[in-house]
Amino acid sequence: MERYDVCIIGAGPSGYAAAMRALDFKKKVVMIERARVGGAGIINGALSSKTWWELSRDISNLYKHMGRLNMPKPDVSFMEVRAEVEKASEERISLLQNHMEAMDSKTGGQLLTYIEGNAQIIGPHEVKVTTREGSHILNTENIIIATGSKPRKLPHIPIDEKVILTSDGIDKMDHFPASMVILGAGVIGCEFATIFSNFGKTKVHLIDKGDRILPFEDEDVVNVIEKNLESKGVLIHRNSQLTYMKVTEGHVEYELVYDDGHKEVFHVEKALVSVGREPNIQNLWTENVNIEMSGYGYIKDYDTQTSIPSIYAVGDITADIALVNVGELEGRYAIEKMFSTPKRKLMYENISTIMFLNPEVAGVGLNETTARKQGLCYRVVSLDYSCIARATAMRNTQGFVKVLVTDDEEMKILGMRVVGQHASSAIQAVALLISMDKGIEELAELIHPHPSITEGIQECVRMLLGKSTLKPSILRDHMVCRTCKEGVYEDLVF
Ligand SMILES: Cc1cc2nc3c(=O)[nH]c(=O)nc-3n(C[C@H](O)[C@H](O)[C@H](O)COP(=O)(O)OP(=O)(O)OC[C@H]3O[C@@H](n4cnc5c(N)ncnc54)[C@H](O)[C@@H]3O)c2cc1C
Ligand SMILES: NC(=O)c1ccc[n+]([C@@H]2O[C@H](COP(=O)([O-])OP(=O)(O)OC[C@H]3O[C@@H](n4cnc5c(N)ncnc54)[C@H](O)[C@@H]3O)[C@@H](O)[C@H]2O)c1
Repeated sequence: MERYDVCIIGAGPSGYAAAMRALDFKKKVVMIERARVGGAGIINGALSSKTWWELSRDISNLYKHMGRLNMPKPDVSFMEVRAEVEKASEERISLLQNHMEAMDSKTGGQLLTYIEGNAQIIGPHEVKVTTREGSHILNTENIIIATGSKPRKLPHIPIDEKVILTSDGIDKMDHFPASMVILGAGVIGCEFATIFSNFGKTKVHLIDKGDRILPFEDEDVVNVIEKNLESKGVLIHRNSQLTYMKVTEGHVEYELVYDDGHKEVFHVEKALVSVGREPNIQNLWTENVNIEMSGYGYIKDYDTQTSIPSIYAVGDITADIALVNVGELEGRYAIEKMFSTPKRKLMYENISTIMFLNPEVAGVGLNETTARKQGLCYRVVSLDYSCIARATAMRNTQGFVKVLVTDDEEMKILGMRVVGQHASSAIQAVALLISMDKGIEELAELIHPHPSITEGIQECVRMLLGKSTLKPSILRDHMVCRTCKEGVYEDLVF
């Protein structure tokens, strides 16, 4: 029987990154995937939803310009947009597949085996693979579980992926619904609320069990996003709880009970349930394999290793951050741990994220909500986009840059949020400083291109050092520089 150095289960971003890193070590790799290469990194996930977002933003901007010119708005067909989304996904899948095949031939057909099939771990070094042709057992030194996650369902909501959908059902729709309720106003819920409201054909309702949308984000961030969603006609249900949601005569009926006790019934064409994700672990291993689980049903990971030393777990399947970049980082790290010694331990403090909303929200490290929850004292500076030349040039000054640092002489960066157009372009310099455990001096002295949004970050850190060009004591409505101790703010004015 052929023996592999590593068997990777799942070819999403985490599994794929792990496989390619293993080839760097000239190891014999088998990767098993039951659906398509790329996983939720492409289909029903990151790439497809970002393509929807980009296209919806183009259309929204086009409508805005046509409106300004008093010209009629062109009609947009759902099926045309969907075809473009599918094209984007297929392009990415082809790239990964062709790359994989080329790597296979480059390594003499000896190192990389890709199998389309379902995998089940039957022992610390054995995996059963079931393909269309039947089942066989693989022998392997190590195993990496990279099987990802799927939408979480709620027991009392009858999801049929036709009328009541999860994010897996969006790409199967065939028209823009006239109305849609989104249950769960987290990242996925708010991204789709943005997408559908951008196209302007769907009346969107948004509900969360928390008392606002994006309950994990700072209030100033949420205020901008809520304002823009509402300006596009989104109905945000506040101070209410969902009592039921059901399908009646092909449409969705749901009831809310408000804090003051009164109830209201709503009727919409479709519903999207986006209340988090859960791990793909069903039948993934047999009873004799005792992999430890965390309280939430995710695999408990010990620095990417499970409780069984030859079995590793990476990506969405573990109980940390569910992002493409994190999955890739963990996949690569697990391989380095297997076949060498990683240069340094995994760190999550400098993970950058973008939420694709209106406008985009880029983040790295802590926000104020988390810093306060952790009982930290910090300094916080923020600068309105109206003070950044690039934003003025873009003719869109909605947004701000906000930087959090430790409340001491060193002022190490704890985190940052940028809300506004091109927000994502500003995040990397700060992510690097966090990972290098550096203070803000370096950022204050770097020469940034002009005009750029990054200059806003520079002005923020200069504000902390008391040497900004624009002074917060003058531009009080546009600049904030203060400390937060036990939830109490105090202005640092100069
Ligand atoms: C709507 C949506 C939008 C998102 N947007 C972003 C974004 O903008 N940015 C971002 O960073 N992240 C985003 N994410 C999250 C991102 O998609 C995931 O974090 C990422 O795909 C996780 O990668 P993974 O490899 O761990 O798992 P997955 O991508 O889920 O891949 C796992 C693979 O394993 C396969 N598999 C499962 N079980 C078996 C088995 N028994 N045998 C064989 N194969 C198996 C599956 O078929 C799948 O292909 C989004 C997610 C969703 C749902
Ligand atoms: N741009 C990005 O990077 C991006 C985009 C999409 C998804 N993702 C990843 O996918 C993950 C999953 O996204 P998600 O939006 O499903 O999860 P989420 O955790 O972001 O949001 C889930 C929301 O549902 C709410 N909720 C939970 N139970 C509820 C209930 N019973 N009734 C009403 N509301 C309820 C929660 O309060 C929360 O706001 C994210 O955490 C993120 O890691 C990332």
